[in-house]
Amino acid sequence: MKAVHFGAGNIGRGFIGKLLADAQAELTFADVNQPLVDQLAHQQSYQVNVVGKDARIEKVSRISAIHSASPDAIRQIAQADIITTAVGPQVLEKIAGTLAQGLIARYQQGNNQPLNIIACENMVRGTSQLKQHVMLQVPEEMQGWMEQCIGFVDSAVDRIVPPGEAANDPLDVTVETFSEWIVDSTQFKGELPHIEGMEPTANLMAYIERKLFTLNTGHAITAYLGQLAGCKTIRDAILNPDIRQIVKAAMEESGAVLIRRYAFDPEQHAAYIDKIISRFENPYLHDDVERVGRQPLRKLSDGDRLIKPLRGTLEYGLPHQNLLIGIAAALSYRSEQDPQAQELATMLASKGIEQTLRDVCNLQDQPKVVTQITNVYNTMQHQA
Ligand SMILES: NC(=O)c1ccc[n+]([C@@H]2O[C@H](COP(=O)([O-])OP(=O)(O)OC[C@H]3O[C@@H](n4cnc5c(N)ncnc54)[C@H](O)[C@@H]3O)[C@@H](O)[C@H]2O)c1
Ligand SMILES: O=P(O)(O)OC[C@@H](O)[C@@H](O)[C@H](O)[C@H](O)CO
Repeated sequence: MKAVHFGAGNIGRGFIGKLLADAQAELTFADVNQPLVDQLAHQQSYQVNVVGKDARIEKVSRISAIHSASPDAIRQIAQADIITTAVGPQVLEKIAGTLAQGLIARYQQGNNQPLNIIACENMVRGTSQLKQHVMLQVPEEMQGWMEQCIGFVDSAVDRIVPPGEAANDPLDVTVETFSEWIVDSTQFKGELPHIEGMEPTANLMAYIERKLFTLNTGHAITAYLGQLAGCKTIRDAILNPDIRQIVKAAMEESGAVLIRRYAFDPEQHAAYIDKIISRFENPYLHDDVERVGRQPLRKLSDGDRLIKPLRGTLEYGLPHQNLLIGIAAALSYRSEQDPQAQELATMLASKGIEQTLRDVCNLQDQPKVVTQITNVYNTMQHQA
């Protein structure tokens, strides 16, 4: 099996690339970070340090790496059996051009072998969005062939992988024991590839929303409240009893929506939340609130982890006080390193909180909620 993985970052090396390598795939990482590409291509291996219960060091070897915008990338796409990505939601559009060129080359070579493309990003149906970007860049005559040979497979991916400690080999990654990669079995072309750790389901939406609107909702709120409380890491933040209470309650609020929407068992869902909180507490992971809070405009957008669960509570008439606190905390997030945090601060200064909420979170139709979040936000600013 020939595999190309776009994005040799934390989750790329620490999870998806690792599973592909374990499945004996001929694995090529494609990335824009040239020093990273050079080191991977030179070393052809790296270590995954699994920390916590069942701690172990696992080696990934016999891998190669190329620049993702190079002619090599196009050649590899033309020959691949599986392509995965972990580049960040906003980058999918950027790699669509290279993917389209690779698919055009594949078509011209008469390669009719099935190829499955799986975006492993924290977003709802990211691969379907990638497909739309790619489809815009392939000629009309290829569309029937694409439908027959190219699978665009949505997925949900879960493993906490913070950036490695500076003292280590920069290629090494530190990961938690827990991992989950769920793919939509209905979208594959050809036979489902056997990759240990990749779980097919015909009910993907339930899993995507369960993960994004529980783990990522709670994670983001932990980060944003953590920053307000002066905490550097997610562990420090979740060990603060006030933050922990709000985070857990916010996950329960979004959980009530998920239980209603997907008929999850309430007891199992409560256990899922408790397990997630224990993962945030992991003493072996150093996860900065700035990594988890990164790109607040994305996290405050209407389809993402804060507003979509809030919308669910409004739809079903369920409580949402703690989600509102989380949203107000997200609006309070500041980071000099993060262009989206800078843009958010500029918007708040120029438009004010209410207009920012309407524009960023698309809450024009919810004046009462806008007022409630505004009140919480203003109180937070006075306390800070
Ligand atoms: N780290 C985690 O805990 C985790 C867990 C689950 C899902 N995710 C998701 O995985 C994705 C990546 O997250 P990450 O934490 O690994 O980020 P990261 O920044 O560590 O890795 C992203 C990689 O993509 C590369 N990249 C950027 N533009 C590119 C391009 N045009 N072509 C190829 N490569 C490009 C970057 O150079 C970087 O190496 C995000 O969508 C994130 O939400 C992350
Ligand atoms: O990657 P983001 O920016 O969407 O979210 C930050 C973290 O919540 C996220 O990376 C988690 O660590 C991950 O989703 C765990 O599976």
